[in-house]
Amino acid sequence: METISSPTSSVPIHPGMPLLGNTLAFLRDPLAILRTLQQRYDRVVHLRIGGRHQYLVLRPDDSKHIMQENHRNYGRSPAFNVLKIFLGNGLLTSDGDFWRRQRRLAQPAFHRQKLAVLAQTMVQETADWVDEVKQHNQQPVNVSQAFMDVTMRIVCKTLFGSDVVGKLDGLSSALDTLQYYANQRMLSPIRFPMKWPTPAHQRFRRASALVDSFIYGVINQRRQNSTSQHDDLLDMFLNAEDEETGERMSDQQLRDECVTLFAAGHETTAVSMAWTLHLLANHPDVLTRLRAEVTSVVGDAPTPSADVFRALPYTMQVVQESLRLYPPAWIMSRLAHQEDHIGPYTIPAGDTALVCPYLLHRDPTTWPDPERFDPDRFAPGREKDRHPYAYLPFGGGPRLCIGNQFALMEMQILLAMVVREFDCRPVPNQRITPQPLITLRPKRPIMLYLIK
Ligand code: HEM
Repeated sequence: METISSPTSSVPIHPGMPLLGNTLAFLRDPLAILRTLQQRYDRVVHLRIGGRHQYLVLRPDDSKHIMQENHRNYGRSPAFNVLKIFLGNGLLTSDGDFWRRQRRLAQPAFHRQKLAVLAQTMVQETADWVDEVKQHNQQPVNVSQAFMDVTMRIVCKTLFGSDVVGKLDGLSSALDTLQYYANQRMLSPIRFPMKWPTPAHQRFRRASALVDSFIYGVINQRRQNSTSQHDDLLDMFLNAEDEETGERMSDQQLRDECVTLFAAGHETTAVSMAWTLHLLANHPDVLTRLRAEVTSVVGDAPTPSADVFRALPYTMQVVQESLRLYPPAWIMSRLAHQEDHIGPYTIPAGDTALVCPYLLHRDPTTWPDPERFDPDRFAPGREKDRHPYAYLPFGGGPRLCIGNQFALMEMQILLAMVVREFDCRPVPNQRITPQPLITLRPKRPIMLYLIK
């Protein structure tokens, strides 16, 4: 392991190819190269990827420095600009004072009490979906796709309430097209200008027009009929007023935030759920303990009250351990506005700092036997043995995921309602490996037997 302790050391550079640097190695197998970096370097390592200088920090305290202590020095990296064609200037893509104002406006909608209202919608949507999954009895279920479907319904229903009824299929398929296209564009080395009429650009424009016409239509109706009350996120955003200025969100801003919540909240949760079931199917002892908790607390009412899902501590431990092994946001990048210092090392202005939950969550000094699935790592009191930034599935600092409580609640409900109905068994001879795209997906869809 290389450790450099002089007061102003230069950051060790990981060897790469002339001109391309480490780009090809990262394109070929990013997780393998990350693990090598963790073994070989102690604190910070300098990489050259896609023509940019990137500084990967490896320790929890340095991750905290970037995300929290010196967060004002760091902005959105250029990678986020591509997402703006889809998300506009929403919470995920915006920066600076504009982001701060939006975050102030949006935050109250994610308050615990407000989420309690949305929880019942989650339970209802999950109950309907479980009934559909029951039809697959005896057949392997593509759980990757199944969770995409249900999280899509949940996010659309919690955003737009009953206004989406009858339009869900069209809306979700258009949103899917937008997200797919933005993902492709983000990952592609060649990007044609958007105004070129390629078939992909035309599909994107059609989907975009459908989504905008739906969202602006609903906003318009609600503005005209301001006395009607809807228990959904759009209503909370429509009524949100900046405490400092009294301002509200414009229609364009409402549209951007709705699409952002959809994009940020749908695939992340679906992918995490698929990983969780995969882990459970391969750890029957954990599944048995989990089911015992769920059946005693939730009972067998077809649509339980959302309140009961709060009292499921072991279910939460399973969710947390699954997010440790497979954090959907496996790496986070930040652009340094000014030069910054990490111990003896310098991160130059204009370069990128990388914080990597995938590595932090597998650091053997914090997590003994890190590849082992062990929900008891999250048993009450255990967190005091580790640095708070050793576990970052939802990021940290002021840009902490605004939907973290929403996601944890949704995963608890989904998981409890699935294990209460089904036994999960792996399909033999499947090799499931992670593929780090924008989220950490399984390379091939996860197929499981869900047995009634
Ligand atoms: C398992 C599920 C989820 C995971 C692992 C996750 C993870 C994250 C992470 C790591 C960030 C910070 C990114 C960064 O700092 O660069 C983030 C931001 C964000 N997430 Fe989530 N998320 C999840 C679910 C959700 C849900 C359900 C919603 C909304 C309903 C949501 C909305 C957002 C938004 C709007 C941001 C940007 C916040 C800001 O910058 O102010 N996420 N998420």
